[in-house]
Amino acid sequence: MFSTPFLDIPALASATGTVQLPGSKSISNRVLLLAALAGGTTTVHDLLDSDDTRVMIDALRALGCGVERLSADSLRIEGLDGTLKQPTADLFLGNAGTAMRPLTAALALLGGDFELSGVPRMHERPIGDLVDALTQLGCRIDYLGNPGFPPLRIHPSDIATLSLDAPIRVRGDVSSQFLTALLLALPLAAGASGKAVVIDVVGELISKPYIEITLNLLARFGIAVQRDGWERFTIHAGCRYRSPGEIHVEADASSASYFIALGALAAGAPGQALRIEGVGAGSIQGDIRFVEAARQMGARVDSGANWLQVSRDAWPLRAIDLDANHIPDAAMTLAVMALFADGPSTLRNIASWRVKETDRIDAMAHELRKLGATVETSPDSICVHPLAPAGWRAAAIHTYDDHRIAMCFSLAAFNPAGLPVRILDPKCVAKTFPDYFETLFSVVEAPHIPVICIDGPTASGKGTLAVEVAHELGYHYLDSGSLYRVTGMAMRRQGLTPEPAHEAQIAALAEGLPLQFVKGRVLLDGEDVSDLIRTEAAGMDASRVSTLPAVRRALLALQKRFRQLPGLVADGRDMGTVIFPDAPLKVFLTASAAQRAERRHKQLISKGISTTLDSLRADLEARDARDSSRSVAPLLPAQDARRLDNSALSIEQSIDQVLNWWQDTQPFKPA
Ligand SMILES: Nc1ncnc2c1ncn2[C@@H]1O[C@H](COP(=O)(O)OP(=O)(O)O)[C@@H](O)[C@H]1O
Ligand SMILES: Nc1ccn([C@@H]2O[C@H](COP(=O)(O)OP(=O)(O)O)[C@@H](O)[C@H]2O)c(=O)n1
Repeated sequence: MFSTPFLDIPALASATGTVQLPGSKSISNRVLLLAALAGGTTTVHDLLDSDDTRVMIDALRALGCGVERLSADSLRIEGLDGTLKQPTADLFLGNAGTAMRPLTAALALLGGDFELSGVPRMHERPIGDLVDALTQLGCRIDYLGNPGFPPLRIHPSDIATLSLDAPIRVRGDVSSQFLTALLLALPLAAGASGKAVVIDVVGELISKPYIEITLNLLARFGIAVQRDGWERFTIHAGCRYRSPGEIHVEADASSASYFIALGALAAGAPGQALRIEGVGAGSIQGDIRFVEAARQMGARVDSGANWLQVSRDAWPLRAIDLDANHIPDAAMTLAVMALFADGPSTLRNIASWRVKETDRIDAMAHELRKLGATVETSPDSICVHPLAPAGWRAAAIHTYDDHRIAMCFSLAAFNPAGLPVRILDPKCVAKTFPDYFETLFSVVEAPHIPVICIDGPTASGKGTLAVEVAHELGYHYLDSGSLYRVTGMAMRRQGLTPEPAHEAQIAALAEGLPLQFVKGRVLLDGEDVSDLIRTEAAGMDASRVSTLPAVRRALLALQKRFRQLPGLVADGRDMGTVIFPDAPLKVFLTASAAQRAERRHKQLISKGISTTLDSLRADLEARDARDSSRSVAPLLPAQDARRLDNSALSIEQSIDQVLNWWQDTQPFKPA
């Protein structure tokens, strides 16, 4: 996951390969609650691991439910079977509507004393219609803040005294989650009372496909619900949740929408499609119908029961005018696709966008306008005009702590103007798809992946600076010196010396180095050699092997392979002159020899390596001389390099300077 303040996505061109999507949020949280309400043990496979599922799991644990993690995406749940082990708890539910609403209903019926709260935005998301429905039954719920909104206090009630004779009325036109919450929880009442429970929906029910997911999963847990149109739902008398034992969660169809759009936008080679695994034509999720909308706009989509394959067909995309009530979440993706269409596209009947993680109609309009688009909105619709190539602007997209805004705006990186897109607070995707950007980067290609080169003499602070700059930007890091150091070590282990006579053998070793970089450690054939290669002797060997032209050639391709999305910071001697001559920012870092010797001295002493200042200074000057005078790739500033003498600068000042220079090369205005 990218936890950086922003993530710059360079202009993207094509997409191919396969993505495996994480589990559906809607299914995961429903299954978790049903497994907790049921008797017996349920093993849940392919569960989504995200913020919203984590708050649900934490809440269930707080209620005394046994939850055992079997792997990153599977859990074993020991159901409560109608009896709370912890009848009092304060539950923090983040911004997860799929936890807040159903838990409110379930806890109101289970009897106990609970406080339910969330992040500030959760306290602005309505819940009054659900509380009203539960109050009709005889449940006791207080608002602790604004009436109609969380936080809530739930008081104990006796399920035997609930008034179940008249139908329970609930509004369906604000959020379908109110009805889902009642459907998931009221089997408790129907079971305990031996009476059928009838729910009547008041107003036009929105987001019906989410109700279908609820009914489908209830059936998997042994609860049959009779549905009369979309107005009346009857839960049978005496019903009981029964664990299915094992249950698999489908991949998230809403998350699939970004990759379906990607396939439609990316100019892949003929016959090359993007494959999406884990969700397909057999999905029970309503958002799978995004496929129809994408086809309407010109995507070519083939499908099997649990896979999709997508490629670009019509180009530009065809404008669309769609009642998107059935796919409210995935429809946000259409609003970004609309930028690439042949006319204005309108999405209608999406008033629910206004009460989601943020007011999504206003937020989408505001951010689309930043890209240069003309956008019109109404209380329940949005109309997006396409952008001509010259109309695109580079924008820093504000994401409103809304995962879907972050994900759908990443698609703007396919703009024909070749502009990057800046996504602010990219970690908001953790709500449903923590590895979204990594997954995106694994299937797209960018014509120009940015590189920041930091070259300079030994101990000038290149590594320190490069690691921090990479960290701030979420970029990869190449410590090119370590490649020479490892080559030197491999050479010694083969009984060779850094002489021209052994050049071909050392180059052959360098070519096939079984090298891995894992979490900042350097592994040679699986052995962690990070510390071994840091000694001054290893540095001296590195300096010597690096003068051999065949060794330098052998390491060329390996170094270039580090240039991966979203970008790279490379530190060394010839990053800017030889390896990445087209890098948009090259820094030549220097400090006085005395300063550098002192820094290295301190560094080695702190690692417990004993040495003297004089010998270090002599070593360092010898290395400087060899690096600068060798015939191949000598240590020289690139012509377009910016020089930074950090003798009098702190590490932080150097980092700020380089980040400011980087910002100057970018088309974004500071956020
Ligand atoms: N601007 C700076 N001011 C003071 N010390 C620094 C500065 N930059 C780096 N250092 C310190 O100097 C030492 C050598 O830095 P390093 O990044 O290993 O250099 P290089 O990669 O150029 O050989 C480290 O201990 C580091 O903390
Ligand atoms: N791009 C590079 C990086 C390192 N090197 C050589 O490899 C040696 C070790 O690199 P390093 O970056 O780990 O060295 P320090 O700067 O940390 O001393 C240097 O002394 C250089 O001679 C090189 O020739 N070209």
